Order: sequence, then C-alpha cells, then structure tokens
Amino acid sequence: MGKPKDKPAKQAKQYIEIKEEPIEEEGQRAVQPPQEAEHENKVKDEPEEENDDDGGSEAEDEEKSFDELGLDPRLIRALSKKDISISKPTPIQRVAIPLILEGKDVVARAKTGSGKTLAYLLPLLHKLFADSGLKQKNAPSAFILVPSGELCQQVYKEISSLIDLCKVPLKAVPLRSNMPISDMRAALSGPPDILISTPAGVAKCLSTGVLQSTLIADSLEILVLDEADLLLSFGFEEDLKALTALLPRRCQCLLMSATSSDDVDKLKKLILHNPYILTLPEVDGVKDEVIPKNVQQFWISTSDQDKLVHILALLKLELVQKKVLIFTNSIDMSFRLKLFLEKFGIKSAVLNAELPQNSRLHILEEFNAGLFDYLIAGDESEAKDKEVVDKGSNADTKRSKKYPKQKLDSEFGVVRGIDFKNVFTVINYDMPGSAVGYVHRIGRTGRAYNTGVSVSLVSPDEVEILEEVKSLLGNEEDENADVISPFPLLTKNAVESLRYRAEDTAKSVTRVAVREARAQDLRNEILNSEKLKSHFEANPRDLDLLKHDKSLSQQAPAPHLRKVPDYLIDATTKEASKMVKLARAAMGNNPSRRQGFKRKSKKGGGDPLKSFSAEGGAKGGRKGGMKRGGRSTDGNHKHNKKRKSL
Ligand SMILES: Nc1ncnc2c1ncn2[C@@H]1O[C@H](COP(=O)(O)OP(=O)(O)OP(=O)(O)O)[C@@H](O)[C@H]1O
Repeated sequence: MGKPKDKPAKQAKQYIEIKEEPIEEEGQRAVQPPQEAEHENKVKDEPEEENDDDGGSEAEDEEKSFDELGLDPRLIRALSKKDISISKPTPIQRVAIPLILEGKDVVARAKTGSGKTLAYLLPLLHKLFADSGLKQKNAPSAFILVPSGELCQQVYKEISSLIDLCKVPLKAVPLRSNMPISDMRAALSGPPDILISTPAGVAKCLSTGVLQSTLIADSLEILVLDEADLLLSFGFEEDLKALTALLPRRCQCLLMSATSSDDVDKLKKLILHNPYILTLPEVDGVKDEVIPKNVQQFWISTSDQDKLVHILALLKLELVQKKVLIFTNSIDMSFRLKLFLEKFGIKSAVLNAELPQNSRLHILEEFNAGLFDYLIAGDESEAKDKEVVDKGSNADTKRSKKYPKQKLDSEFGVVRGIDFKNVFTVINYDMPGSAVGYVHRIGRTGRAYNTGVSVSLVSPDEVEILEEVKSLLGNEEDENADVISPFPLLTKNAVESLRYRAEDTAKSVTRVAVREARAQDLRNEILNSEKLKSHFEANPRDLDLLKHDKSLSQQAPAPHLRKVPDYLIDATTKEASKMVKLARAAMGNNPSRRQGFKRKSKKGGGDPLKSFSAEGGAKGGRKGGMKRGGRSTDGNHKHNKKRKSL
C-alpha cells in the first residue's frame, strides 16, 4: 500500500503558513473546546512565481498523480474505471488527501464543483481498507453527515461505486430521518462500515436506541461534515451538538465547505482539533474565489411582472445554452413557469420539496442523463422573505380535498451540493435570499472546470441582494470591477417582440390552473414513486420508463406560440442565437468538456458572450463587441470598465 511520497506537512508548506500546533489532551471532545490554533493552508489554484525551495515546482505539483498522494492502488484503478475516468487530482484533492491520510483534522474550503467529495472519500476508503477485518465493530467506523436527502444519495452512490470497483468487503448505507425505525434498524444491522446521513438521521437513531452512544464511542474513527456551511442553516445544530458530545477523542474530523461563514466557524470550534485549514487563496486581489472563474455571471434588470417575458425570450430565442437549471423561490412559481413555458412548446420538469423522494431522485437522474433540458427547481428555503413562501402556503390551506396535500420534506436540498451533470446555464428566476444561497445555486454549473453561465433576473426589490452578492464575490482591490455583468445578448427589441404573446399567455396561467397542475403533478409523482421503488431496484438503468417533463396543460401549445414567426425576431437576436448554437455545437464536440478538469481551451474561442454585442451588431469580436460602458436590456446599467474575466 502506498505511502505519501512527500510528507504532507512539507508538501503543504508550499501553500501555507503553519501555525503552532497546540498539545492535545487525552479524553473526549468537549462540546465547546477552547479556541484552538489552526494551520492556515492555502490551496493554490493558480501558478505563483516563487516557490519554496524544498517543495518542488508548482508545475511538478500540478502533475502530481493520485499514486504520489499515497492512495491505495485499488482506489486509483477504480477512478480510472469510472464513467468519466479520473486520472489527476484537483488542487484541493492534492493537498487534502495526504493530510487526511496522515490522520489530521482538516477543514477544506474550496469552490463549488472542485472535487471536495473525492478529497475526503478517497482517503477515508483508503483507511477503512487498511483497517478492514482488524477489529470486531459494533457500529460504523465512519459517519458522513450531509445537509440533505439528495446529497445523502449522491454520496452513497459515489462511495458504493468505488467499493464495488475495488471489490472490497465494505458496506455503506444511506439513512434518512423519515425512515421507519424498522428500516433504520435493518440498515444498521451488521453493522455497516460507513453511514451516510443527515444529522437528524443519526439523532433519530440515537434517540430511538437504534444506535447506542457507547458503541459510537468505541467504533467511530472518522466523521465527515460535508457541505458544512449548510448544515447549521438546515437546522441541524442541536443534532450535531448531541453527536459531538459522543465523539471519541481519537476520531478524525473533516469539514468540507464551499463558503466560509459564521456557521462553519461555529462547527470548527464545536468539532475539530488543531485542524489544517485549507482554503483557496486570493487570486489577483479577487476575494477568495468561491465561484469558479469559468462561470460567467450575468444579470438582467426587470420588473417582477416582466420576468416571464424575459425568461421566454432567453429560452425561446435560444440565447442561453442548454441544459438549463432554473431556480424559483416557491413551488407555485415553479408550476406557473412550467405551464407558461409549455404554452410556447418548451417542456420542463419541476423539482420540489413536496415530491416523493424516489421521484426527486429519478428526476435528477433523468436530467443528469440528458433526457430533458430544462429543470425548474423550487428553492423555498431561499425565499427572500417569508412572504413569498407563505403565498404558496396560503394557497395550500385553501385547497379543496381534490388537491392532495403533501408535507414538505425538511431534508430536501436539491439545489445545494448536488453534482448536476453538464448544466450549462443556471437562471435565477427569483433571486435567492442570501449571498451564500446564490453561491450554491450558481455552483451547479461550471463543475469540474467545465464552463458555464448564470443569468439572474433581478427586480427592483432584489437589487439589494444582488449588491450583497457582488460584495461577497467582489474584487477588494478594484471595487468597480464587475463580478456580475449585464447580460449582453438580450435586446430590448427581442423582449418587446414577445411581449404581447407573453402577456396574453400569462393571463391564461391562472392561480387555479397552477394549483391544479401542482396537484396533478404530485398525484402523478406519487404513483410514479411507487412504480419507481420496485422497478428501479430491479432495473437501475432504466431511466426512460417515466418521463418527468410531461405536459400538464390540457391543450397542446398553439402553433403561433410554438414557433416564433421569423419576422418577429430582429437580425441582432438571430445572430446572437446562431452564435450560441455554434458555441454549443463546438462544445459538444470538445472531449475535454466531457472529461472534466482539463483546462479551458484558448481564451474567448467562439464564445458569443465574449465577442457579441447586442448593441453594436453581431459581427463585433473584440472591437465591435460588447461596448464597455454599454447598456443592458433596459438601458440603465453601465458596464464597468474592468469586467471580470469571462
Ligand atoms: N480529480 C478529478 N478529475 C476529474 N473530475 C473530478 C475529479 N474529482 C472530482 N471530479 C468530478 O467533479 C465533479 C464535482 O465534484 P464534487 O461534487 O466533489 O464537487 P464539490 O467540490 O463537492 O462541489 P459542491 O461544493 O458544489 O458540492 C464531480 O462530477 C466529480 O466526479
């Protein structure tokens, strides 16, 4: 079994300033340990000019293989056999894996889609492989705690596929807090080696006696808090505190997160000992890069009422690339949007907290497999204020018996941490309620160094949150540098050309129609869920059986709405749409995109967002391209001089 070729601490020196390590005491972890010194480790994402002499060159480091990190060869072989072969570690993996193998507590903060899951899974499995069969266990050796049911399944799938490919006799189980106790008991019999759960799932096991606290103290070797920045915001604080009190001192703790926040600090203090803190450094004076640079972020200023016509123009005139993930702040809004788009022949599926879990997982699988292009996700937890959510809830209370009422799943969290495959565009139809929420939504594109685009529709009420996001992501040295630019491909003309049809159609999507569609979808999905349960246990690959993007309207779209007449589309928009299609075709043929983690190709090549000007005509390129200081759709927003690199 390989050992790390360089001592991790030495290797980490290239990135870090190591602070003094305090002496630990034997015993159990205190619930509130005193402030501990931390090793501040900066994970390099960009080459730097100078290097530490004894650390080797940055280029050499970038070339480091998994083998050199000291991982079990079975794991390395398994990575090469995955659907998308993984051969080289990402920056966070390069630094985190050796430290974890050394037994250090680690806090890893790295941008969305940067490979944090494997950064902890690989060394975790390596350690369990080594320990396997050495000691009789009465409880799992590792807990992986995640904030949502969806993430629980995703991590479980990842871990199971690695275990299968390595052919080792380890067992992982996923657990939900809403499982019947008998199922929990069955899942934990054995016991499994790895438990993946929300904190509430573990808390329920403890409170019902399915898991005994003394057994945890005897068996637990590794605790992982994945998406740590979300765990507390999902209301798991008490559950986590209860678990912390049981952790044996020897238990290694790992905390993975995309953003830094007070919640993460709180968790660090609660759970970790002398952790190595791995963070992405500031690059070019830009604050810690939380959103990958390869994601171009845009916004469109619009009134609330005009959001429908704007999104219609973006999708119908093909000004954004597929696949598209659209976020709303309420379930009703998701259905309103679905029905509205259907009238124009645009099919989409809706994902939300009231759907049965099987359906939600299946929708995700289908979307990831490319069976449909538009997914509308209701992210109620991110409603700007309760009012938006409550509108939906009021509608619920008025429902007649005709409409099934479903409890919202408190562990629904599909928008965060989920590894959506090949989502090119994320649209915030509604702005999220917090800047952290924005980061997690936008992080669903641009994963694994793929490119992506986000477009936020911002009403006057939402400008404040846009400003918050800008200040979170902004460039400290140049406050004027644009992090989120006005979207350049949508002209006022294009919007106006669709206005009449959009407004007319929007009137037909009444509250009653929305409520009926929502109820019908729920009925369909409850039926689906039952079928899915049995069928997909036997045929896990049979994705096509049930389609989730079926039309919910009674009537087929009218021909004049399905196809936008040519005369309505101005020449600039036609050109923009053509360029988006060409860019898409070019990317579709680019194998590096599918393999992920290959560096981007030449700057600007064929990217309409870099070379196109809605104002100055399509032929622009750099010269005639989007004019600096030009105007966006509504004409009020100046482009700043220094746009952040697109
Ligand atoms: N070394 C690698 N080479 C290529 N692809 C990788 C590598 N490591 C991970 N990936 C892929 O990158 C994608 C994103 O990884 P992952 O979900 O772990 O990101 P993350 O950092 O946890 O993001 P988030 O914070 O949004 O949860 C996944 O599809 C994963 O399979």
